[in-house]
Amino acid sequence: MDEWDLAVLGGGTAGIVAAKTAGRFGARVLLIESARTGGDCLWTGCVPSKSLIAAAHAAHSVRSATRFGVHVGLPKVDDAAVLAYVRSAINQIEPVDSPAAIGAEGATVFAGQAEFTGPSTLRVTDDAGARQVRFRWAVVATGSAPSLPSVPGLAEADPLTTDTLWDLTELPRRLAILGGGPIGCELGQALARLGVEVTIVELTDRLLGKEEPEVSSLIAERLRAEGVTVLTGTGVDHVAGGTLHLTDGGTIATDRILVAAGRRPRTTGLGLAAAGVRCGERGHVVIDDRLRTSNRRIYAAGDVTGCLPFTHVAGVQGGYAATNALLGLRRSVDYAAVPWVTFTDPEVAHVGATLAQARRRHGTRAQSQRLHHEHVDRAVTDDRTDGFTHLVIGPGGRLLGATVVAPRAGESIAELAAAIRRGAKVRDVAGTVHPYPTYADGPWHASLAQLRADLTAPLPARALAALRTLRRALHPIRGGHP
Ligand SMILES: Cc1cc2nc3c(=O)[nH]c(=O)nc-3n(C[C@H](O)[C@H](O)[C@H](O)COP(=O)(O)OP(=O)(O)OC[C@H]3O[C@@H](n4cnc5c(N)ncnc54)[C@H](O)[C@@H]3O)c2cc1C
Ligand SMILES: NC(=O)c1ccc[n+]([C@@H]2O[C@H](COP(=O)([O-])OP(=O)(O)OC[C@H]3O[C@@H](n4cnc5c(N)ncnc54)[C@H](O)[C@@H]3O)[C@@H](O)[C@H]2O)c1
Repeated sequence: MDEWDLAVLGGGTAGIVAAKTAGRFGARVLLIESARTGGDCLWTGCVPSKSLIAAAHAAHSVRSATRFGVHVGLPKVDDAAVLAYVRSAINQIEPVDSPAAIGAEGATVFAGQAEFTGPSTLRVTDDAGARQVRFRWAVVATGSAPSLPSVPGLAEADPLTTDTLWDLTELPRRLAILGGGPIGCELGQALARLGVEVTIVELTDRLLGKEEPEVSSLIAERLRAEGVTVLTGTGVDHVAGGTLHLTDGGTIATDRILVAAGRRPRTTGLGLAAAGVRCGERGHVVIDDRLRTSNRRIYAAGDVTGCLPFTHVAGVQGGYAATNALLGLRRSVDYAAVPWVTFTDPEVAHVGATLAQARRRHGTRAQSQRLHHEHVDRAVTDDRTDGFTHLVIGPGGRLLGATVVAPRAGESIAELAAAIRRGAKVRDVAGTVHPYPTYADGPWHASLAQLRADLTAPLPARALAALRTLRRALHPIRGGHP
């Protein structure tokens, strides 16, 4: 039986970072991947979706150039070329996640399906058969898969998911998207810009339900302005003959359906019970703050843990799981300072607490400062004043959370994440000189607005008045008339 210091199940972001980290420590590391190393982010998630968004942005820029006085014809979208561009972006990044790149860091890659057979043993099955593996520690990093709602007729309608969308060679004329979360909004807007007639059906009463409420209305408005039909507060009762029959009685005739209604952790067939690894009620692997499962030799990282399902979180968790296991450290992820970005246009970037969450914890001592981007000069010069910055501020002026909605908001949010991570106050952001003219002026000016608001509170206002009087008395205007 093969013996390894660390066995990593799954070669997505979490698994690759875990394996490379452990390999660099000189450990004997085995990574087992059943499909292709790179996982969702590379093949079916971030990389293809952001490349499609880039192509859609080009089409949209051409279509909206007239407002700058630049007149061009209507864009002609070549579906096959757009999808080829998406694949070329994947191909460009793929070598970094390849078995060769993982091997170069000192880890061994097996192609096959991994399954625990006991608390410290695994079976790896491939076309050639099965082999047994014994490990000192393991990391479960098997990710998540799209979940299909149990709607009568949906499965028979051959719906697309983000696993299959990228295999298309041409885009459908009409597309109904189930779900108005990040996937539904990002892809809905991108595909509409590329000429697809898109309808988004969202079960709850707003899009992007995890964001501040004003984000949902702004994005819905923006999508509608670009021709997307946005239906909220309704679900699909059944699907028949290419038509979605909605729970509110409406119908949508469509050529294809894209299901973007959430994801479920990939845990079936992993033998978790045999390994003594407990799963929670949402089907995710339960971990403690050190990323250990109920079997203390087995760690978990990435989407399978049910924590924030983002690539950057998967990577950090993978690295921490490997170091905690091999070096006996107690590193834990600071989830309160994890930013995320929904790559709609404008982008929606968020970090930390929403106002509602902060109010639950601090009552009325939590407040917010909102700055509309009509006061951000870069937004004016770009004709993009539709965004805003929203800061959530706790007792003592501590920054607890932020939402930035703007082009490139994903770049602006990193500064605020760093501020929250080190427990900074709004005055620290205000006291940092920001370059002009950039979208970073949004968070900066919102912080300055908060400082100005603080100065009008009774105590500082009285202190300011007293200081003003004292300074005038100490420095009288000398001399007579000029
Ligand atoms: C359309 C879309 C867009 C996204 N955009 C973004 C974005 O812009 N930014 C962002 O941060 N996140 C984004 N995400 C989320 C991001 O893709 C995931 O959070 C991330 O890929 C999770 O990585 P992971 O390593 O946990 O899992 P995965 O990448 O899913 O990797 C798990 C791997 O395990 C393998 N596996 C499963 N079972 C076994 C087994 N039994 N044996 C061996 N191998 C197995 C799988 O084949 C897979 O390769 C997006 C997701 C989607 C779907
Ligand atoms: N930019 C990014 O970082 C990015 C982009 C895309 C996806 N992701 C990640 O991938 C994960 C999956 O994304 P997602 O958008 O599928 O999931 P999600 O869970 O965030 O959103 C799914 C939406 O579908 C709705 N829904 C559920 N069942 C429905 C039904 N039967 N009919 C209509 N609506 C229904 C839900 O109310 C919810 O609003 C997310 O958790 C996200 O973090 C991240």
